[in-house]
Amino acid sequence: MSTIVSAPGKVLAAGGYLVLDQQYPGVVISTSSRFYTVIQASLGSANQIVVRSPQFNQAEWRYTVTYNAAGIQVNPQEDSIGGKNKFVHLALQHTLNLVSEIHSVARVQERLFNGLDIAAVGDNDFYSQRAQLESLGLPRTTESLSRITPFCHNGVKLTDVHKTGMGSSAALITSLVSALLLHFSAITETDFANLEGDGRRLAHNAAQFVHCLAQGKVGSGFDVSSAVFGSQIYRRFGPAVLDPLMKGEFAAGTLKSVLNSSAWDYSFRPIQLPPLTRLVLADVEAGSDTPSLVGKVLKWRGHEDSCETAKDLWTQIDESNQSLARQLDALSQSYVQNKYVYEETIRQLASLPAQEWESISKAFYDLHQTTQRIRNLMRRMGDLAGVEIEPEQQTHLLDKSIQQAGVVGGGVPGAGGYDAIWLLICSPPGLSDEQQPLRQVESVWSTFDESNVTPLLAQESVAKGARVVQLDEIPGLKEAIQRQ
Ligand SMILES: Nc1ncnc2c1ncn2[C@@H]1O[C@H](COP(=O)(O)OP(=O)(O)OP(=O)(O)O)[C@@H](O)[C@H]1O
Ligand SMILES: C[C@@](O)(CCOP(=O)(O)O)CC(=O)O
Repeated sequence: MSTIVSAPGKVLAAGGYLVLDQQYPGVVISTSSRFYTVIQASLGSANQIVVRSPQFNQAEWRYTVTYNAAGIQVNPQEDSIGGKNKFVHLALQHTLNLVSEIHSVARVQERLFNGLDIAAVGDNDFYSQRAQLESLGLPRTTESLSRITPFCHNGVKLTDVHKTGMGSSAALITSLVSALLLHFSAITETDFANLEGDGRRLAHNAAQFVHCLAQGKVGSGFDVSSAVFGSQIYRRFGPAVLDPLMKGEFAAGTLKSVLNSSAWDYSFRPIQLPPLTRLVLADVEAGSDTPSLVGKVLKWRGHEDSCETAKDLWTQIDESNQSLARQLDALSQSYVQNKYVYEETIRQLASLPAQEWESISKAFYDLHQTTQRIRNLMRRMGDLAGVEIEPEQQTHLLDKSIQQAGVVGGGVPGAGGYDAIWLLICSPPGLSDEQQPLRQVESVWSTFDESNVTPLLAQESVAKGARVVQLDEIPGLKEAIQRQ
């Protein structure tokens, strides 16, 4: 019997920094690029778990499971060629204990009778494909990216890979924890498939906990929430719910009671991008250290000299973020009300830059203005806090991109910095490939001379968050997990 769960990556389009505070929601889009965990019964030894990541060199982690009065211990084997993997180790340790608290230790022992083989792979978008495109002599376009083998081997060790900021660890932990809960029948597939199901909530709470523990801190959790529930308006949970577990209190029954507790007060409201538009992401060749950006912004916000200004600015940013959410909803509704008119409008917008849209569609023009206002306010916050939230080079790239016909707006995702940009562009049916706004955007990116910009393939995920899949459903997955 095998169990496969996929979980999407994320783009925090609005709400970076603010979403760390429960007062402010964030707008998060989950992506079509996903992480997959494939659990298969192995023919190995009892209580042995092998986790493999066939996209990397030396990426195999072996664990032995033992049982004692304190619960289940998942012990990394010294001979693991992958060295340490805290994220994977903690996911196994705590999910197996959660299963034993829900069922029994015997349930875990029984299902580990022949050991387990677990493969974890992520869509190519999670890792920069720039080097791969260069070695294949291909231009940096989405068309070229679609020619790269799915789940391709990155040619390096996991520790040396260049990530794209799409939330690989949150998607991995969500898919791994959910797959384990399902494989050990701690939750049912039907309940997991239901967005409001208790099983899906338990998977979320458990993945949040493991991710926080592995990261050594309780962050906002928007990445895990969108990996579980899909695109949404996210409001974080109060971190106190995790206090006992973060302090290492694992007395019998604690995991189950904390992770099932009604004290989890996060909220998510599913959203979607307007029909016939598409999300486009670019991987920019330069990096930023998110924790250090966050540290500086929070210091500025807390400082007595700047806290009043910060409060005013955050109120303004929040108002704009909430307008963005309302405008997205309204556009989806207007599509439902009159598909024909909506489609015609998108076709017209696709041939003009957004500054010229007001007379054609006030709703799309307002959406454009809102995204620009959010950028301005975030830039102002960066200036005041002394943090490069939208560095000048990114401003140039975004301005050039947003001036193109058919581009609604965009920004720097999440904490911002040099890593990436996102855009929302019109994508009307019936236009030739050459006429699509995406082509023009790609051409701007390929000639941009201040940084090396590579598109990603990801669009918005149509499936809502984590889901169970079958091996044959996903092109290239079977081949990837069989790779040695
Ligand atoms: N394919 C994989 N196989 C096994 N473990 C992985 C894999 N990808 C990520 N991990 C785990 O996640 C950790 C990376 O977490 P980190 O928090 O640095 O990434 P991230 O911030 O989510 O990255 P990004 O948002 O840029 O994708 C790795 O050290 C490893 O433990
Ligand atoms: C700055 C912050 O609000 C967002 C970070 O997002 P990203 O990892 O840059 O996509 C931090 C957080 O929410 O955990």
